[in-house]
Amino acid sequence: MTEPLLKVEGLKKYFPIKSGVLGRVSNHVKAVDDVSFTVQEGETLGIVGESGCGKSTTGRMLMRLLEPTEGTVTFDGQELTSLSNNDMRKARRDIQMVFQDPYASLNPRHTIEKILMEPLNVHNIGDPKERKKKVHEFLEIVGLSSYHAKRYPHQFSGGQRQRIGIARALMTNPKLIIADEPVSALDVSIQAQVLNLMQDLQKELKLTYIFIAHDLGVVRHISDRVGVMYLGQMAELADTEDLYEKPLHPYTQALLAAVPVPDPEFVREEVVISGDVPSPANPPSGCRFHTRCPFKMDICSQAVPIFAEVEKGHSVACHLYEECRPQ
Ligand SMILES: Nc1ncnc2c1ncn2[C@@H]1O[C@H](COP(=O)(O)OP(=O)(O)OP(=O)(O)O)[C@@H](O)[C@H]1O
Repeated sequence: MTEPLLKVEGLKKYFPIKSGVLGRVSNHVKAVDDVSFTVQEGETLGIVGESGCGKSTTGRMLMRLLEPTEGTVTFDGQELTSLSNNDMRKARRDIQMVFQDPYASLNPRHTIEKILMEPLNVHNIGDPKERKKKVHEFLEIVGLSSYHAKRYPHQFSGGQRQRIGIARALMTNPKLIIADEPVSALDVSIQAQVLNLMQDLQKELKLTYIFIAHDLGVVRHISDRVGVMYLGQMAELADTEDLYEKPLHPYTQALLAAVPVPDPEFVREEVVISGDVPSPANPPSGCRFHTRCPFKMDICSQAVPIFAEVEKGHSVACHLYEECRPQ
């Protein structure tokens, strides 16, 4: 296998919790706690999990919009986590983000032309004439028109605004796009259009995607592989087909119970989980999922399961599969 475009090793983000009049650090929110994965060039990795499991924090750390507490991120052979701020700014030309709420991330006082030109100005790409030409070209690429350039964000629908968000991410010709819930705020009918656009762009522009979502239904068609996060950790990661047809982790099985099955012949054993997600400030001992797991064994509250490959390309952190692991 070729070297991955992105390699994430032991990534952690602990947010301090301050208390008392002196604001002493009394504890930490372990938002991301030892996450590792790779992404091959041209593929889409979906990252899924309930609200608060650390998906966005992971996405932001990849391009150091948030500084990791620990761990390394290597992109295109360069370790981003050891770059100076100046070199990191340059590296961001190749990694861009698309956000959930394009309205919040588009300056309401700027025209679309100005918004789309900004990344070109920041990275000093082209002269003013070339920049303008590129803005018009990318408006067309995302299914809008040149005449939209002089309009303001409020003059567009949600779906159009997300097209603008996507165009802005593409302006610097990045290699990797981190899309954080890019269709969650859109109507279902519009979601499919934006997902199709992203897939077409991926083929045409040879993009690599990390696609973050809270719902396994959304990422299925766009992802080559999917990682499921729970309370700051990766519970399972596999090729999309394997994950949906043969989920191993009880948490993935429970998430899938909520996803409609396209094949009526396919019967999925229903796994129901109870209770709420515990706080990431005080995660449960042993396996973090044991407090909600219907298959809990004694060992689950005592020992942390290793996130290990139990079948080719299929990794899981669960004591149920201890004997499947290579010794
Ligand atoms: N700046 C911060 N300070 C303290 N805690 C934070 C901060 N940012 C995030 N958290 C906490 O870290 C945990 C992970 O948050 P994160 O936003 O990464 O989760 P998520 O899976 O993306 O959820 P959502 O889908 O709701 O955005 C949550 O418990 C959140 O409250």
